[in-house]
Amino acid sequence: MVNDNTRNTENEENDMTDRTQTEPLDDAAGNGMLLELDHVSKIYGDLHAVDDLSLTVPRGQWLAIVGSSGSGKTTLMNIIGCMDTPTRGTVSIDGRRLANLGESQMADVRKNVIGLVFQKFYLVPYLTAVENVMVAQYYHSVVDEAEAMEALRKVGLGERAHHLPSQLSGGEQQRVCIARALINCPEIILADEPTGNLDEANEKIVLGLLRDLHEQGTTIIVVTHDALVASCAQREIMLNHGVLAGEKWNDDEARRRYEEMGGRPAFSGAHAPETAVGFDDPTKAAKTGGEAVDGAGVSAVGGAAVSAAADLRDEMETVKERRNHG
Ligand SMILES: Nc1ncnc2c1ncn2[C@@H]1O[C@H](COP(=O)(O)OP(=O)(O)OP(=O)(O)O)[C@@H](O)[C@H]1O
Repeated sequence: MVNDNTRNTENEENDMTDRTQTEPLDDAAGNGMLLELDHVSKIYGDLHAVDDLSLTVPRGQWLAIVGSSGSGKTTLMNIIGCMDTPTRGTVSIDGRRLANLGESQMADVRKNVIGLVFQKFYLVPYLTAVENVMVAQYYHSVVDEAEAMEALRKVGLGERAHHLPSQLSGGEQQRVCIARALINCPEIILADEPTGNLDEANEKIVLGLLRDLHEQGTTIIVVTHDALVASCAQREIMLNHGVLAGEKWNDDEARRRYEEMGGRPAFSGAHAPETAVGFDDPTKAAKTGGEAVDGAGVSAVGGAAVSAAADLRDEMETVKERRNHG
């Protein structure tokens, strides 16, 4: 799980910065970004689940979206995954502005560009593992059992292909979901708490699969409460009440490439309430199995900067130690 790049502390004072001071994104069409969110908000009545967020993600990047419960992670993922539309702002994938696409073009993006992996699996209970993978092919009008078997073999489940979900462990079910997400060779894997229900051994297997995909050039966006899972990503953004609370790079080389191609930090036009803070949120601490982490190098939007010099990586290791020993 450890990404050695995260051990580089040379730029630690830059790891988490208050992005509210940064200029918003320019219209970045044609700049090589696979995903572009421009001033995106999702508003329910008085509640801004996502609040004026701008973000670009280049092809091949591994991004983690972190934040405590209710911070807007799933809402944002649903918008990126074309399962929901923003109240304001625009989303573009591969230079195509989603609001301009017709129904069939949107369906095309959902089927061909995006692969979804959920914590709750959403496997069809009366279909076998291989049939569940073939469901994804079915939407493509090309059902090929040999291909579905190959996808299951890739996730180490060749021997379990004819079992029902109820006959598979949680980790195996999640691997079926990954095989299902892979079957159409998506450009982006969107994973919402992909290891949320798994024990440590299966968490490692799933993270290893995501790492393999990333090495093959797939863009990966993971929504997670878990600082350890997030640390596997090259870049993390933190949400707090729908607002960007911080941005952190775990891979200096990826950051350099991103900046060289004109990539800008994520940006929020709105400010989160002063009381809401990032990594020391008790909900998050509960989900990571440790105690609240103080001073983790996050800058709270609208508040004074928390010590940016804290080595977040070490904090994550501490949380892991606590989890392993208690
Ligand atoms: N359809 C909806 N109608 C009204 N409010 C909603 C709706 N969907 C989400 N919300 C609210 O938007 C906020 C963000 O929810 P979201 O599910 O995106 O958070 P989250 O960070 O994914 O939380 P968790 O980690 O607990 O899943 C929450 O306050 C939630 O209650």
